[in-house]
Amino acid sequence: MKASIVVLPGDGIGPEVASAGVAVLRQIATRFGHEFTFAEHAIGGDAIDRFGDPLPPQTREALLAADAVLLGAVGGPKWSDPNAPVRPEQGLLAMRKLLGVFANVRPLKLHPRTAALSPLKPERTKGVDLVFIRELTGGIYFGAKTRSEHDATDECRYSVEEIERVVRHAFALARTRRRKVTSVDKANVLETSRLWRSVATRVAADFPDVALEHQLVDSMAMHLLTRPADYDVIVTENMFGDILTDEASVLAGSLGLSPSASIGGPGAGVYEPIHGSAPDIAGQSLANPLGTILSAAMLLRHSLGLTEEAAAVEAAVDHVLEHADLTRDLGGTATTHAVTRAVIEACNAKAEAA
Ligand SMILES: NC(=O)C1=CN([C@@H]2O[C@H](COP(=O)(O)OP(=O)(O)OC[C@H]3O[C@@H](n4cnc5c(N)ncnc54)[C@H](O)[C@@H]3O)[C@@H](O)[C@H]2O)C=CC1
Ligand SMILES: CC(C)CC(=O)C(=O)O
Ligand SMILES: [Mg+2]
Repeated sequence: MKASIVVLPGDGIGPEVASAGVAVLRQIATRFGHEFTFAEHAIGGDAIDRFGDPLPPQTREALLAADAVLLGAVGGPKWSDPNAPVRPEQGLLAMRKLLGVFANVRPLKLHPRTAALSPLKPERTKGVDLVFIRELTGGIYFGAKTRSEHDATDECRYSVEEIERVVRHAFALARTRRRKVTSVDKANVLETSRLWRSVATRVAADFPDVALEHQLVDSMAMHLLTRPADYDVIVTENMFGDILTDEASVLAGSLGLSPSASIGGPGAGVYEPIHGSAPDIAGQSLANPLGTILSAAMLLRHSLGLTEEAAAVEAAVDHVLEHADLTRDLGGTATTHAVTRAVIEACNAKAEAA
């Protein structure tokens, strides 16, 4: 098949991990006889430096014409002055809004070797297999903001429609899994959460074969560490999902392992690791590329419908997690490049054996 993929390397380790994702996709294209074209565009701090805009018009145009988008990460200390008029993260949020990708799918699966690196005891993490559905284009990150010398505000607003579509997405996914949805909110305090809870309860009536439970976000943060294996699909609003997914990633051994797919819009889906630009390790080939490579697998499956190819990438990552030297975040000494090569070699070895 032919597919045109927009690549947004961004800042910090973004370009390092994005090129790992592209290398694996190129290999898959060669192996399976596809024609993928890759077009790099500017976003974030890099785009501010080059064009004075974190999501310049030429990037917007390319995004609207793409079949899929692979993103590294944006941000860094160079652009983080709290008084700066423009920030890299604005480009990321504008891109999500432009493409209307309201459902951010963040799966968490444990591999025995890396789970052993989790700070939790093995009996606590045994059997963990969950998926977060994080609402991605609404809530406090997108609300009106004010700032004066004396105070500041961030508005949090959710419409019934915004809640309903993402909750429906979670229920539909749960039907293909263990049929349990946990909806996370702060309904004891926030009006938006009370609306969220009532919409989730109404939607649940259309899915009588799926169990729904409500959980307050503060205790959810605790339960994720004490009984993570009890959860199947977790649906929540933008900011809660942002925070809980970084927390949960540690169960698998490293933030660098977690992929994501942002879908639900009329056009291209966006695929990116859940981590940020990691300025503390940027430019040293220390970044774990596996979260991005697994995001590339999600791209193959969700945007291009290439199930076999996606499974080949995931099997290669499993093989690397089992047998290869890993990056420093997972206790290894391998470079970003070496881990990427190991994934590509594992893809080739499997194809030759088939
Ligand atoms: N999607 C995006 O582009 C995101 C951007 N950010 C931005 O990233 C910048 C840095 O934010 P932080 O809070 O430091 O979060 P971060 O996720 O960049 O890093 C947190 C910690 O995890 C480590 N880490 C992250 N990814 C890793 C990988 N692939 N391999 C090995 N170690 C990894 C980092 O070295 C750091 O110690 C900020 O400007 C923030 O706004 C943060 C999250 C998401
Ligand atoms: C700019 C932030 C919303 C990025 C982030 O932390 C994320 O999407 O996980
Ligand atoms: Mg985040």
